[in-house]
Amino acid sequence: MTSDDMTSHGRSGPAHGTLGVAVIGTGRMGADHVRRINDVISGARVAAVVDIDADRIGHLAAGIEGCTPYTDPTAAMDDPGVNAVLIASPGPAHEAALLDAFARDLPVLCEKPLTPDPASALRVLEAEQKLGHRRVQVGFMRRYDADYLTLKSLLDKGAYGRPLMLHNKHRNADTPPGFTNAMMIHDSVVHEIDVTRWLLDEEIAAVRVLRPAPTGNAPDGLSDPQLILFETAAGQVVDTELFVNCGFGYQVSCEAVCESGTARIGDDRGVFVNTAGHWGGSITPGFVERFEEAYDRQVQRWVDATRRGEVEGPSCWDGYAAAAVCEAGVRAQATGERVTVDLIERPALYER
Ligand SMILES: NC(=O)c1ccc[n+]([C@@H]2O[C@H](COP(=O)([O-])OP(=O)(O)OC[C@H]3O[C@@H](n4cnc5c(N)ncnc54)[C@H](O)[C@@H]3O)[C@@H](O)[C@H]2O)c1
Ligand SMILES: O[C@H]1[C@H](O)[C@@H](O)[C@H](O)[C@@H](O)[C@H]1O
Repeated sequence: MTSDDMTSHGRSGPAHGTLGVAVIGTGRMGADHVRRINDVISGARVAAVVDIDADRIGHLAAGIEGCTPYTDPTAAMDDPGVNAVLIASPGPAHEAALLDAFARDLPVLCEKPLTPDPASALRVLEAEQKLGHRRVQVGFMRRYDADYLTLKSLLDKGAYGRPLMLHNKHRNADTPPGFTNAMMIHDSVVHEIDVTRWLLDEEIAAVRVLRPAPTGNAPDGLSDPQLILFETAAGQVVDTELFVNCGFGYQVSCEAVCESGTARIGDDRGVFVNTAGHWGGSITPGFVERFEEAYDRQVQRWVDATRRGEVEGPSCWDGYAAAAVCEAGVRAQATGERVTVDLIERPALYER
């Protein structure tokens, strides 16, 4: 984790007391974060749950002592028991929630994406700069996964020399209804965009997308699998096989090819077994299971940093850069061309 910033606290919320968190959006991820804050991590409690779907929050809040349900995010942020916000609503709702949190100077953990496009991400970046200090940790949870952390530390130490290439695999068993080609970039490849920038400590300068003949298991119109190629500003090349209807489970791996060695994570997790007629390990069914510990660590680190009056982890800059690469990726996907990524100059608040 890099770039820790000392910050002030907006609501007299004492940096060292228990954090009262408003969880905004209580669908798949939000409900899981509510459980996590309640049952798994320390130093925080769920003070409010917010959803435009009143049925979800009534039920959730009833099971948590001292938790108030709201359908309006700003009403929850004005609750005196709330001094931090976890945003897990859909991406298009993030900008409004972030700006409302900034208006109250509340610390935020915002699920990826920061916002769905670079223009809205820039508005968030500008608003945070006006505060004069960082307020947001973006939910790129792979940065908290034990395997990715080990790989990062090896690359930072230069254990195998300079990294030249990354080979990524990202496979989901299937896709929810309505999953589109653009979502393959915005929802799925966004994780490889973030780990590429983080592991290599370089911006992504250009994107290309190859679309092989699709699997018969993909819904009509979805080009699945796809091969996505990034070029970094330093000339490294990164490939990602994205296969979101692979049918057999959830698999994420990353191999770094360096000048004097390679390092690969993600092929095996858990116990690796040899027995009669069988060799191998198990495959997790989905991202919730594969990254469970990473989600726990991500939220615990956010709570701990916030209670210290600090902000750490992926920043609004990382969210903005990811949105810019996604935009280029969607154009590359549609045109088959090499598309360059447009980034503004990195503002001082987000200096490494
Ligand atoms: N880090 C990861 O691995 C990961 C995985 C899945 C989803 N996500 C992200 O988490 C977020 C939520 O995804 P999800 O899969 O839980 O979605 P979901 O559809 O299951 O849940 C979203 C919830 O937000 C509610 N909602 C919609 N608009 C709202 C608003 N304006 N204010 C408050 N609530 C609102 C919906 O009623 C729903 O209950 C998205 O940003 C998504 O990209 C991250
Ligand atoms: O929204 C989800 C989520 O971000 C997962 O981590 C990713 O593996 C999926 O492909 C994506 O659809």
